[in-house]
Amino acid sequence: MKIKDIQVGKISVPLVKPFKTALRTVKSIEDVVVKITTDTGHVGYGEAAPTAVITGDTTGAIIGAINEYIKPQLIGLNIENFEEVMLKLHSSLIKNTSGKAAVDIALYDLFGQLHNAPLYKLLGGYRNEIITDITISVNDPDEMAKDSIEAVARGYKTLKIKVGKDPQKDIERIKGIRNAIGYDIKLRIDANQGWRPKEAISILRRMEDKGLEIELVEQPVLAHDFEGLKLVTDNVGIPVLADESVFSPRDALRILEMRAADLINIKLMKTGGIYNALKICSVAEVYNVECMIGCMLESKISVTAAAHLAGAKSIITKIDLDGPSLCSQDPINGGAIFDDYRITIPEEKGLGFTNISDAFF
Ligand SMILES: C[C@H](N)C(=O)N[C@@H](CCC(=O)O)C(=O)O
Ligand SMILES: [Mg+2]
Repeated sequence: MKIKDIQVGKISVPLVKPFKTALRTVKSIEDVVVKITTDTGHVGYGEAAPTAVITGDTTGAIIGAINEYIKPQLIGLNIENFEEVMLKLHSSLIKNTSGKAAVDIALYDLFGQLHNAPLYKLLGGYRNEIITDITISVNDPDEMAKDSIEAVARGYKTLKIKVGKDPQKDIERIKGIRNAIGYDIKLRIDANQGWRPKEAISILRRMEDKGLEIELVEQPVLAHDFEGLKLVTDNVGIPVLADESVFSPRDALRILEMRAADLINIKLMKTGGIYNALKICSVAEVYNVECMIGCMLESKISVTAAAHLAGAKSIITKIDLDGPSLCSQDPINGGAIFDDYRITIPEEKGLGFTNISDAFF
């Protein structure tokens, strides 16, 4: 099964409502999609989210990386020597993890097809159903409480609340949500780097004192500030999850050696795809540290790949794969089934896509 062509296209999917974090506001998913064809007539699909404020990857940079650096390295290689294909992909240029992720995902799709099995089974086959949270955007407390009530009515048992925009209001936000939905629902909060370390400690301690029952706090401080992250981890009871601080397996190793966080958020757009995400899982297994699988604003192609990884690995215990649920439509045939909070991983070969429209390419 030799790689014959790599095509790049775009997908645009409006969100149900604007997605707002401490870093950005977005109204629609505008991602890059990849189609890899082989000499045997097989087709693999991948997707990259241009999340410039987190990964530094823009649409143009993703397309340029794939067409100018990745594609020339991969054409003609045989999927049967998957290690060689992965080594060539991941050494084709530095950084550009989203572009690498799109190609890596399409290659894993082909890998599954080559071996006649759904990818999650080839990677571990731990489970074929996972339960995701849903994100509540950072807005005025009243609006966030209303959005939380709606999410709970849809059956979500865990909400991921965006905070970190104006620190003093954050406690009010969480209080308002707790008052609105009670204590049967888990709340995880994500500051997206919005607090300074001491500020984070003070806010989180106040949340603890008020009994707001926070399951975990995601990336309270700046991505590069590993010392600051450790300061927070050492000084609050709420478990701290490293997100923007961990892109590579090396980042994960360093964070865990330092004991700078209690948990790691794996996202394919940060790791450059499944190949390196598996290495982070191994690092986390060594340290017995549980992981979250997360996503950027991604549609069903790349989130299906993330779901396969989560289905394979028991060290991934927390699921934040709500990208498709935030969309107002689903233009992708096949792949995982996103039934609100319940995600079913398909039993078809590879990632399980069927007839993705050529109009995207
Ligand atoms: C969409 C997901 N629930 C999420 O919150 N992901 C990111 C931010 C993604 C983005 O800005 O595109 C996160 O910080 O966890
Ligand atoms: Mg996050």
